[in-house]
Amino acid sequence: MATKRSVGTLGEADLKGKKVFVRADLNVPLDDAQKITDDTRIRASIPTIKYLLEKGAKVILASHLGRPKGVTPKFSLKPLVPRLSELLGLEVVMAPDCIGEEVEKLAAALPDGGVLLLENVRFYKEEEKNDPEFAKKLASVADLYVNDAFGTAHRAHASTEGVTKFLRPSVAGFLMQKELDYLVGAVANPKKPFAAIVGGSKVSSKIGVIESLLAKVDILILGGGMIFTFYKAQGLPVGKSLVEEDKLELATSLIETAKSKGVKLLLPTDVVVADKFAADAESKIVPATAIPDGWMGLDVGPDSIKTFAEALDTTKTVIWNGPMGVFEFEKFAAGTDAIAKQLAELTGKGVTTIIGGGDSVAAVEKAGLADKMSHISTGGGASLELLEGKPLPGVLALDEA
Ligand SMILES: Nc1ncnc2c1ncn2[C@@H]1O[C@H](COP(=O)(O)OP(=O)(O)O)[C@@H](O)[C@H]1O
Ligand SMILES: O=C(OP(=O)(O)O)[C@H](O)COP(=O)(O)O
Repeated sequence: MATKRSVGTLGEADLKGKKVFVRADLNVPLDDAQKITDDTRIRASIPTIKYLLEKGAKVILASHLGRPKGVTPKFSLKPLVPRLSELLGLEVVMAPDCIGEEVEKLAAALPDGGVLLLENVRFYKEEEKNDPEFAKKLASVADLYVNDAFGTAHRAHASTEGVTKFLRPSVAGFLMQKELDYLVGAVANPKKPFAAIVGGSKVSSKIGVIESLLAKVDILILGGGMIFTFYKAQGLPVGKSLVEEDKLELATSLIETAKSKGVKLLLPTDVVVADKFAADAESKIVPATAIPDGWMGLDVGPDSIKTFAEALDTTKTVIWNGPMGVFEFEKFAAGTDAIAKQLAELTGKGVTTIIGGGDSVAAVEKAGLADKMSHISTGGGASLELLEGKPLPGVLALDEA
């Protein structure tokens, strides 16, 4: 698999005075007052930038923010300057654009150890089109390329892929390396027993991941909205729960695959059902085989949590993608919280715990356990694609080690 090869790294390259184009994923959430509400991705980008600065390089930092259509002030990267400056301990210079004369001047004036933050690369439609002329313009201000934007590595865009055609070397930053080490390395060569926990709303969005993990894991725990498609496929009543009617056969075949591969497949044995999809819904715990008419399953029940915990206690590596229930509603967050708590404890006992991006990361952060896991991915879509075994264009474009 192409994504499994090792990528080039910064190593011992002579960086003194070199202009380094660093593509980071600084796509952080901002509130209406343009205040950063979660700076995880900014903090995750710091080690690579700091390393380059310590080596005397000039850093030209690029990212997208959101999905703007053309120049859109609310998607400007300007609000990130104070936090970046604070974390780096220097004044980051903000460019008014990401290409053009002004950027060239600012890049030329940058001292060794200085940082120039380019404006949102997605202000140009050429970015997402991976336009070679645009990529060439981005590249023109730098000597070499470092991709640390794991969260955007599944996009073949000008600043993640096209630009590598014009800059050599093109290597991975520390965050990119760490993500690949865990999501490719630890998953390909796990300490066993190896368990995967897959949740989230739909089977359809996780088919690829489940199929790919079934080839590697000893234990597969399923939770979230997808379980009702599995129940229905087995002829059980599911009330008003989320079901994908067109995925019933697939659910049956995934159960068969697990059996044939000797994977211990655990579906919840009890569920928390609600009379409506709301934070203040009436709720009760019922056996998975007896979901009443008119009720919907919104979380896994206490017996399931116990069974899952016993299985997880035997493991050496665990990867988790997707919440166990509608954790956004306090009443239905117990299953997800229990997994987060147990993984934090297992990490303390030497188990490798990997949180594969998206809503599971939000759940772990909500539980205040983010720093207790072995690895928390900064990419939702990217980690999912990687776990599915898909090659990531942003990684493929980099030099081979
Ligand atoms: N039983 C359920 N019924 C409906 N939605 C659910 C259920 N369990 C979890 N969800 C929802 O699934 C969503 C997350 O799904 P998904 O995007 O697939 O996960 P992730 O982002 O971790 O990959 C959450 O918003 C959560 O509320
Ligand atoms: O936030 C991101 O993706 P994610 O929400 O899947 O982690 C990345 O910055 C990629 O953004 P995109 O999905 O607009 O290309």
